[in-house]
Amino acid sequence: MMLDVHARVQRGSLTLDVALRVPPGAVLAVMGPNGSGKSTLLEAVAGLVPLTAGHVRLGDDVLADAAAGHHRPPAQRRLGVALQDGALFGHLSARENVAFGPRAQGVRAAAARAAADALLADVGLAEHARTRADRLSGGQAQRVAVARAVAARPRALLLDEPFGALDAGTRHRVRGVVRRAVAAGVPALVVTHDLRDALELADELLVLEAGRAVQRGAPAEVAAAPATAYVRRVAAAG
Ligand SMILES: Nc1ncnc2c1ncn2[C@@H]1O[C@H](COP(=O)(O)OP(=O)(O)OP(=O)(O)O)[C@@H](O)[C@H]1O
Repeated sequence: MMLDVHARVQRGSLTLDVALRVPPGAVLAVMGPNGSGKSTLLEAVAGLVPLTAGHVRLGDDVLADAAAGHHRPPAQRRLGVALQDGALFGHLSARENVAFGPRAQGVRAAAARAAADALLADVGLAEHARTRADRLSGGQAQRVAVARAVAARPRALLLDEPFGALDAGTRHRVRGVVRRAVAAGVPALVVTHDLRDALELADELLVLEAGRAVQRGAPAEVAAAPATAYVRRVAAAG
Protein backbone atom coordinates (compact mmCIF):
# COMPACT_ATOMS: atom_id res chain seq x y z
CA MET A 1 0.00 0.00 0.00
CA MET A 2 1.16 3.48 -0.81
CA LEU A 3 1.97 5.64 2.20
CA ASP A 4 0.77 9.14 1.37
CA VAL A 5 1.49 11.92 3.85
CA HIS A 6 1.08 15.63 4.08
CA ALA A 7 2.07 16.55 7.61
CA ARG A 8 1.81 20.04 8.96
CA VAL A 9 2.68 20.15 12.66
CA GLN A 10 3.49 22.98 15.03
CA ARG A 11 6.03 22.13 17.68
CA GLY A 12 7.37 24.99 19.72
CA SER A 13 8.94 27.32 17.19
CA LEU A 14 9.25 24.61 14.54
CA THR A 15 6.66 24.40 11.79
CA LEU A 16 6.93 21.06 10.05
CA ASP A 17 5.32 21.02 6.63
CA VAL A 18 6.21 18.05 4.47
CA ALA A 19 4.48 16.02 1.78
CA LEU A 20 5.75 12.60 0.81
CA ARG A 21 4.70 9.36 -0.82
CA VAL A 22 6.35 5.99 -0.26
CA PRO A 23 5.27 3.20 -2.65
CA PRO A 24 4.79 -0.36 -1.38
CA GLY A 25 8.14 -2.07 -0.93
CA ALA A 26 10.11 1.19 -1.07
CA VAL A 27 12.29 2.92 1.50
CA LEU A 28 12.32 6.68 1.92
CA ALA A 29 15.30 7.84 3.96
CA VAL A 30 14.90 11.10 5.88
CA MET A 31 18.00 13.11 6.75
CA GLY A 32 18.46 16.56 8.20
CA PRO A 33 20.29 18.51 10.89
CA ASN A 34 19.36 18.15 14.56
CA GLY A 35 16.02 19.73 15.28
CA SER A 36 14.93 19.81 11.62
CA GLY A 37 11.80 17.80 12.44
CA LYS A 38 12.70 14.24 11.40
CA SER A 39 11.40 12.60 14.58
CA THR A 40 8.39 14.90 14.58
CA LEU A 41 7.55 13.72 11.07
CA LEU A 42 7.61 10.07 12.13
CA GLU A 43 5.60 10.84 15.27
CA ALA A 44 3.02 12.64 13.15
CA VAL A 45 2.66 9.64 10.82
CA ALA A 46 2.47 7.32 13.82
CA GLY A 47 -0.32 9.47 15.25
CA LEU A 48 1.60 10.53 18.35
CA VAL A 49 1.50 14.18 17.34
CA PRO A 50 -1.68 15.73 15.91
CA LEU A 51 -1.63 17.28 12.44
CA THR A 52 -2.60 20.93 12.26
CA ALA A 53 -3.18 20.38 8.54
CA GLY A 54 -2.79 17.54 6.09
CA HIS A 55 -3.41 13.82 6.06
CA VAL A 56 -1.90 10.38 6.49
CA ARG A 57 -3.18 7.66 4.17
CA LEU A 58 -2.21 4.07 3.60
CA GLY A 59 -3.71 3.01 0.31
CA ASP A 60 -7.41 3.85 0.68
CA ASP A 61 -7.25 3.87 4.45
CA VAL A 62 -7.29 7.37 5.94
CA LEU A 63 -5.36 7.35 9.24
CA ALA A 64 -5.59 11.08 9.76
CA ASP A 65 -7.25 13.97 8.02
CA ALA A 66 -6.93 17.30 9.79
CA ALA A 67 -9.62 19.04 7.72
CA ALA A 68 -12.14 16.33 8.65
CA GLY A 69 -11.02 16.29 12.29
CA HIS A 70 -10.09 12.64 11.86
CA HIS A 71 -7.25 11.18 13.95
CA ARG A 72 -6.97 7.44 14.42
CA PRO A 73 -5.16 6.52 17.65
CA PRO A 74 -1.59 5.18 17.19
CA ALA A 75 -2.41 1.68 18.45
CA GLN A 76 -5.07 1.28 15.75
CA ARG A 77 -2.86 2.28 12.82
CA ARG A 78 -1.11 -1.10 12.47
CA LEU A 79 2.26 0.46 11.79
CA GLY A 80 5.66 -0.91 12.77
CA VAL A 81 7.21 1.87 14.80
CA ALA A 82 10.68 2.14 16.33
CA LEU A 83 11.12 5.67 17.62
CA GLN A 84 14.15 7.13 19.32
CA ASP A 85 13.20 6.49 22.90
CA GLY A 86 12.48 2.85 22.08
CA ALA A 87 9.67 2.68 24.61
CA LEU A 88 10.13 -1.04 25.11
CA PHE A 89 8.26 -2.64 27.98
CA GLY A 90 11.11 -2.53 30.49
CA HIS A 91 9.85 -5.30 32.73
CA LEU A 92 9.38 -7.71 29.81
CA SER A 93 12.14 -9.73 28.17
CA ALA A 94 13.43 -8.88 24.71
CA ARG A 95 11.52 -11.91 23.41
CA GLU A 96 8.26 -10.83 25.07
CA ASN A 97 8.65 -7.34 23.65
CA VAL A 98 9.04 -8.68 20.10
CA ALA A 99 6.25 -11.25 20.54
CA PHE A 100 3.85 -8.68 22.03
CA GLY A 101 2.36 -7.42 18.76
CA PRO A 102 1.82 -10.84 17.19
CA ARG A 103 0.31 -12.09 20.47
CA ALA A 104 -2.08 -9.13 20.50
CA GLN A 105 -3.07 -10.11 16.95
CA GLY A 106 -3.93 -13.60 18.10
CA VAL A 107 -0.78 -15.50 17.15
CA ARG A 108 -0.34 -18.43 19.54
CA ALA A 109 2.29 -18.05 22.24
CA ALA A 110 4.68 -20.72 20.98
CA ALA A 111 4.60 -19.44 17.40
CA ALA A 112 5.01 -15.82 18.49
CA ARG A 113 7.96 -16.75 20.70
CA ALA A 114 9.64 -18.73 17.94
CA ALA A 115 9.21 -15.88 15.47
CA ALA A 116 10.54 -13.42 18.05
CA ASP A 117 13.59 -15.58 18.69
CA ALA A 118 14.29 -15.83 14.96
CA LEU A 119 14.07 -12.04 14.59
CA LEU A 120 16.27 -11.46 17.62
CA ALA A 121 18.83 -13.82 16.10
CA ASP A 122 18.60 -11.85 12.85
CA VAL A 123 19.52 -8.63 14.67
CA GLY A 124 22.33 -10.39 16.56
CA LEU A 125 20.58 -10.69 19.92
CA ALA A 126 19.91 -14.43 20.16
CA GLU A 127 21.65 -14.62 23.51
CA HIS A 128 19.56 -11.76 24.91
CA ALA A 129 16.10 -13.19 24.18
CA ARG A 130 15.46 -13.64 27.91
CA THR A 131 17.07 -10.41 29.05
CA ARG A 132 14.73 -7.84 30.56
CA ALA A 133 14.47 -4.86 28.23
CA ASP A 134 15.49 -2.42 30.96
CA ARG A 135 18.80 -4.28 31.31
CA LEU A 136 19.75 -3.90 27.65
CA SER A 137 22.25 -1.35 26.37
CA GLY A 138 21.00 1.51 24.22
CA GLY A 139 22.15 -0.19 21.02
CA GLN A 140 20.64 -3.52 22.05
CA ALA A 141 17.32 -1.90 22.94
CA GLN A 142 17.31 -0.19 19.57
CA ARG A 143 17.70 -3.54 17.82
CA VAL A 144 14.90 -5.06 19.88
CA ALA A 145 12.75 -2.08 18.87
CA VAL A 146 13.46 -2.76 15.18
CA ALA A 147 12.69 -6.47 15.63
CA ARG A 148 9.47 -5.53 17.41
CA ALA A 149 8.51 -3.09 14.67
CA VAL A 150 8.79 -5.69 11.92
CA ALA A 151 7.37 -8.60 13.96
CA ALA A 152 3.70 -7.66 13.85
CA ARG A 153 3.36 -7.64 10.05
CA PRO A 154 2.94 -3.87 9.95
CA ARG A 155 1.35 -2.07 7.02
CA ALA A 156 4.19 0.48 7.03
CA LEU A 157 7.46 0.87 8.91
CA LEU A 158 8.58 4.02 10.74
CA LEU A 159 12.14 3.71 11.99
CA ASP A 160 13.97 6.54 13.74
CA GLU A 161 17.73 6.03 13.52
CA PRO A 162 17.52 2.24 13.60
CA PHE A 163 21.24 1.94 12.89
CA GLY A 164 22.38 4.77 15.13
CA ALA A 165 24.76 3.18 17.60
CA LEU A 166 25.66 -0.01 15.76
CA ASP A 167 29.03 -1.34 14.64
CA ALA A 168 29.47 -2.13 10.95
CA GLY A 169 28.65 -5.86 11.14
CA THR A 170 25.53 -5.38 13.24
CA ARG A 171 24.43 -2.50 11.06
CA HIS A 172 24.57 -4.82 8.09
CA ARG A 173 22.41 -7.40 9.87
CA VAL A 174 19.80 -4.89 10.96
CA ARG A 175 19.68 -3.39 7.47
CA GLY A 176 18.97 -6.91 6.21
CA VAL A 177 16.04 -7.27 8.60
CA VAL A 178 14.58 -3.98 7.41
CA ARG A 179 15.15 -4.90 3.78
CA ARG A 180 13.35 -8.22 4.17
CA ALA A 181 10.37 -6.59 5.86
CA VAL A 182 10.16 -4.01 3.09
CA ALA A 183 10.45 -6.70 0.40
CA ALA A 184 7.09 -8.03 1.57
CA GLY A 185 5.59 -4.86 0.04
CA VAL A 186 5.74 -2.59 3.07
CA PRO A 187 6.62 1.10 2.63
CA ALA A 188 9.25 2.36 5.09
CA LEU A 189 10.25 5.76 6.40
CA VAL A 190 13.76 5.60 7.88
CA VAL A 191 15.45 8.48 9.67
CA THR A 192 19.23 8.36 9.54
CA HIS A 193 22.23 10.62 10.05
CA ASP A 194 24.41 8.47 7.81
CA LEU A 195 24.33 8.87 4.05
CA ARG A 196 25.60 5.30 3.68
CA ASP A 197 22.30 4.01 5.11
CA ALA A 198 20.42 6.03 2.53
CA LEU A 199 22.69 4.89 -0.30
CA GLU A 200 22.44 1.22 0.65
CA LEU A 201 18.84 0.96 1.73
CA ALA A 202 16.73 3.75 0.32
CA ASP A 203 15.02 4.30 -3.01
CA GLU A 204 14.61 7.96 -2.27
CA LEU A 205 16.17 10.46 0.11
CA LEU A 206 14.29 13.40 1.59
CA VAL A 207 16.33 16.13 3.25
CA LEU A 208 14.59 18.22 5.90
CA GLU A 209 15.80 21.56 7.15
CA ALA A 210 13.79 23.64 9.60
CA GLY A 211 10.70 21.53 8.97
CA ARG A 212 10.76 21.79 5.16
CA ALA A 213 11.95 19.47 2.41
CA VAL A 214 14.98 21.18 0.88
CA GLN A 215 15.97 18.36 -1.45
CA ARG A 216 14.70 14.96 -2.52
CA GLY A 217 15.63 12.33 -5.07
CA ALA A 218 17.60 9.15 -5.52
CA PRO A 219 20.21 9.10 -2.72
CA ALA A 220 23.18 9.01 -5.10
CA GLU A 221 21.76 11.91 -7.09
CA VAL A 222 21.19 14.01 -3.99
CA ALA A 223 24.72 13.26 -2.83
CA ALA A 224 26.14 14.16 -6.24
CA ALA A 225 24.35 17.51 -6.43
CA PRO A 226 23.88 18.93 -2.92
CA ALA A 227 21.36 21.76 -2.80
CA THR A 228 22.37 23.10 0.63
CA ALA A 229 25.43 23.41 2.85
CA TYR A 230 24.08 20.64 5.10
CA VAL A 231 23.74 18.20 2.18
CA ARG A 232 27.23 19.20 1.00
CA ARG A 233 28.65 18.32 4.42
CA VAL A 234 26.77 15.03 4.57
CA ALA A 235 27.93 14.10 1.07
CA ALA A 236 31.54 15.00 1.90
CA ALA A 237 31.41 12.84 5.06
CA GLY A 238 29.84 9.90 3.21
N1 LIG B 1 7.79 16.88 22.84
C1 LIG B 1 8.14 18.05 22.32
N2 LIG B 1 7.54 19.18 22.70
C2 LIG B 1 7.88 20.37 22.17
N3 LIG B 1 8.84 20.54 21.24
C3 LIG B 1 9.48 19.44 20.85
C4 LIG B 1 9.18 18.14 21.35
N4 LIG B 1 9.98 17.24 20.73
C5 LIG B 1 10.75 17.97 19.90
N5 LIG B 1 10.46 19.26 19.95
C6 LIG B 1 11.08 20.34 19.17
O1 LIG B 1 10.71 20.14 17.82
C7 LIG B 1 11.82 20.43 16.96
C8 LIG B 1 12.09 19.24 16.08
O2 LIG B 1 12.55 18.16 16.85
P1 LIG B 1 12.76 16.73 16.23
O3 LIG B 1 13.08 15.81 17.35
O4 LIG B 1 11.62 16.39 15.36
O5 LIG B 1 14.05 16.95 15.32
P2 LIG B 1 15.02 15.89 14.68
O6 LIG B 1 15.27 16.35 13.29
O7 LIG B 1 14.48 14.52 14.83
O8 LIG B 1 16.32 16.09 15.54
P3 LIG B 1 17.48 15.08 16.01
O9 LIG B 1 18.36 14.88 14.82
O10 LIG B 1 18.16 15.84 17.09
O11 LIG B 1 16.82 13.81 16.48
C9 LIG B 1 12.97 20.80 17.86
O12 LIG B 1 13.08 22.18 17.91
C10 LIG B 1 12.58 20.25 19.21
O13 LIG B 1 13.11 21.04 20.24
